[in-house]
Amino acid sequence: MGDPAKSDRILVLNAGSSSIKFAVFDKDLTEEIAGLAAGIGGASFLQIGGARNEQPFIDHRAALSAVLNALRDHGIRIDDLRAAAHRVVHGGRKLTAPVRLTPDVRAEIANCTPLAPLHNPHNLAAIDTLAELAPDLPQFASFDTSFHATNPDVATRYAIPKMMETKGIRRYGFHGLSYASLVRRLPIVSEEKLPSRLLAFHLGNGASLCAILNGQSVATTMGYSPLDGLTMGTRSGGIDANAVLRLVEEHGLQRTKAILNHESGLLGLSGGKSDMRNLMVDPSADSAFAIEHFCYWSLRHAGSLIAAMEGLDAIAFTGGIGENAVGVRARILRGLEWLGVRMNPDFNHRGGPRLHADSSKVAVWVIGAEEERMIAMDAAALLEAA
Ligand SMILES: Nc1ncnc2c1ncn2[C@@H]1O[C@H](COP(=O)(O)OP(=O)(O)O)[C@@H](O)[C@H]1O
Ligand SMILES: CC(=O)OP(=O)(O)O
Ligand SMILES: [Mg+2]
Repeated sequence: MGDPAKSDRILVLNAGSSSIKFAVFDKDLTEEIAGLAAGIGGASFLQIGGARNEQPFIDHRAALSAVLNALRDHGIRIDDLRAAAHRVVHGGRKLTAPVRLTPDVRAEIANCTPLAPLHNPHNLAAIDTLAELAPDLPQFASFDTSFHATNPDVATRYAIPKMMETKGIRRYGFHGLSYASLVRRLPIVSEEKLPSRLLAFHLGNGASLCAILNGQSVATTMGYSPLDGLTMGTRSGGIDANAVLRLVEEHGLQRTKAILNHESGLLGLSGGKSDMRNLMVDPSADSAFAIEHFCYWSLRHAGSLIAAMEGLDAIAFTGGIGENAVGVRARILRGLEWLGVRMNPDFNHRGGPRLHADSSKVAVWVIGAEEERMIAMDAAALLEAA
């Protein structure tokens, strides 16, 4: 394979709460190189093309600069790129499809920052840094919220006065790029047509479920922000609004934000561990309880989404936990046996992609999340249409 024409490369940046995942795609959308800067603000490291180096990144800007340097060391310069494309977590009501970044689009993403405080500021930092370094580089954004634009009003409205809806207080849903990539990949991996009623488990540091009916999202567990729904790494998941008001009264707004976004979830329950890998090898009763809480609430929400689809044909796991945590998958699938779900334990230990036993009434799959490829495909389609 020759060197790709320099103007055909697309750099994808997926800035999360504590990591920046990146990938470079050539004109055929073949991935040339990928990696991540993770643990930003803590025990951070940079991984690129299989090599991993511990490096202290105090913030996302420092991490992004290291990513760009590492790419340059691999022969990929910003000047070589045809475009850069970003995952933006919250697009609000206005940004529901992939777009080319303009000052107006940037301003709208900034407007959505209060709705996704752990994510949108980092997405904007990556966009701004590249704009400073390469002002003429076309940049694109794909939104985690877009996939859920098909949810019916009854699923997205909170039962609060109408004027609140006009202010944007409604459910949006997230992890849409992961779910869109799942819908694309499942038929390829399973060699079967997409199941009609598919329950998707995106279990990562942030975690959500999505009810996918005939390829479209009809319900999801996250709401106004990525805080709602399942128990997560550091986020509480669903919590009574009056409990939140009480926390604000006692601790003030800023502390409450920090408690619910950064100090809750698995971290809060276990007393210090947000990472499923670490929890699974920890013998303490608190860590075991945190894992059980995660699985139990995944199951409670699964019941709600199965009701929204009026049944279940298939399940798919994705995300760092969904793709790797054998015990978590086994516990969740055991909790769905009443629906005729039967897992083959050997398949589960091998990590799939197929997990279901021949006797299962419901197909079960593990599908790697390919958010970066989805973002590259979106940008390539916009470039093509231009
Ligand atoms: N081999 C593994 N076994 C269990 N959990 C794992 C494994 N690999 C990754 N994880 C868990 O996946 C989570 C991170 O998922 P990921 O999807 O990468 O997160 P993010 O939301 O940051 O994109 C962490 O809780 C991590 O411990
Ligand atoms: C939306 C969200 O929760 O994203 P992540 O899982 O990357 O934190
Ligand atoms: Mg993620």
